[in-house]
Amino acid sequence: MLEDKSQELTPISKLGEFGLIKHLTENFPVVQNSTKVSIGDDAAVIDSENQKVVVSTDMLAEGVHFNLGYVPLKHLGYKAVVVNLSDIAAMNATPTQILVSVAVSNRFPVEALEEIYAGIALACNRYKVDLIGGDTTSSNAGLVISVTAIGLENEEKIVKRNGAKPNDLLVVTGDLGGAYLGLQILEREHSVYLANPNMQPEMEGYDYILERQLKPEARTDIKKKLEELDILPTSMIDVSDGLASEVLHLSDQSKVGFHLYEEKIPMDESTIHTSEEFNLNPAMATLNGGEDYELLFTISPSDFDKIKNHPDFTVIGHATAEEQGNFLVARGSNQLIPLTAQGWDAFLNKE
Ligand SMILES: Nc1ncnc2c1ncn2[C@@H]1O[C@H](COP(=O)(O)OP(=O)(O)O)[C@@H](O)[C@H]1O
Ligand SMILES: Cc1ncc(C[n+]2csc(CCOP(=O)(O)OP(=O)(O)O)c2C)c(N)n1
Ligand SMILES: [Mg+2]
Repeated sequence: MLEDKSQELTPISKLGEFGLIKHLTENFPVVQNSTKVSIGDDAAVIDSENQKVVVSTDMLAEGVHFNLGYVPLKHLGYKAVVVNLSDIAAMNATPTQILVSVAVSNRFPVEALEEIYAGIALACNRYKVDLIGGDTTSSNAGLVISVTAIGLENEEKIVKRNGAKPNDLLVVTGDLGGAYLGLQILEREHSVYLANPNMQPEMEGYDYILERQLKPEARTDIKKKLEELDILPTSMIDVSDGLASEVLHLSDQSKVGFHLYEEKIPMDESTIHTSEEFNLNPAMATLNGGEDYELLFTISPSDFDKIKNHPDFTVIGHATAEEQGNFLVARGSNQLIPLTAQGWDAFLNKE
């Protein structure tokens, strides 16, 4: 990587902007029929036929969203794509194309960008999406990667944040809190390394949570699973900022309240163990940690039997009338704790 002095590194100036773009994007195949014009023209062209076009964009900034002290560039490229595909999955749509924009300082050699694009290519291949364009510019400060994701879906299948009704069940996929604890491990080992570069990082036993932080996946598989069960969620959102924040978004848009049961929140064993190691309440990691990229949705109570024993889904609460407000039902005591947490916020986190 960057520190590897044995390898000759190529300055970006050697290729120039156009040479760089060509070099980075030449090995991206077009696999979607809807992609009519891809990289190389003034704009890309998509043929959506009878489907609606679903579009979302998210930006990752060095120092705010990632720290290059411990995040490998290939993982960064992969994650930048995945977090955007997650937003398309949260609309119950299928992602088909992405655009990628990077602002990069000329302290980066071409090889660093190759690493980022290797991660992007991996994600494109894994999720069968086409890279159809983007923008490349220089930056005097940190690295910024912005991805726009496009998906196509039949209008009646698209699920928004605003359809939850009182008594609907609140359901989440997978398990939560892992990505936050993975980040705590990376931060801890990075500060140990900065204090003494000869110390070996202690990463053993943390594989699952490190993967949740460094190589998250988008739940594009859920759409098909729900279709097989003949369930169309009434509202849906992905868990990027933390469960509390996302529940409040559904509440806000759907004009309902929620009761969220702490004891029902799914967590992996390693998330619980690592929380204990850091003297943290694991439920707090799920509520405010973020970056789990699971899907949170509501379903009609009449659909309960269809999902009650499904390994991918956990019912964690239910919607109430809006006037009742949003509460966490505490483990054991059944005490109602107002759900006020706002989850992870890029502007609040910098104190
Ligand atoms: N700078 C901006 N200009 C216009 N719209 C924005 C901007 N930032 C966010 N949005 C819009 O606000 C909404 C919420 O954004 P955000 O909280 O980032 O959602 P998500 O967590 O799904 O990425 C989205 O519809 C998004 O497109
Ligand atoms: C250095 C560093 N700081 C903080 C985090 C944690 N973090 C980064 S992004 C994020 C949540 C999602 O980010 P946001 O920009 O809010 O995305 P959106 O909700 O728009 O999808 C979190 C919790 C991290 N992974 N690395
Ligand atoms: Mg966003």
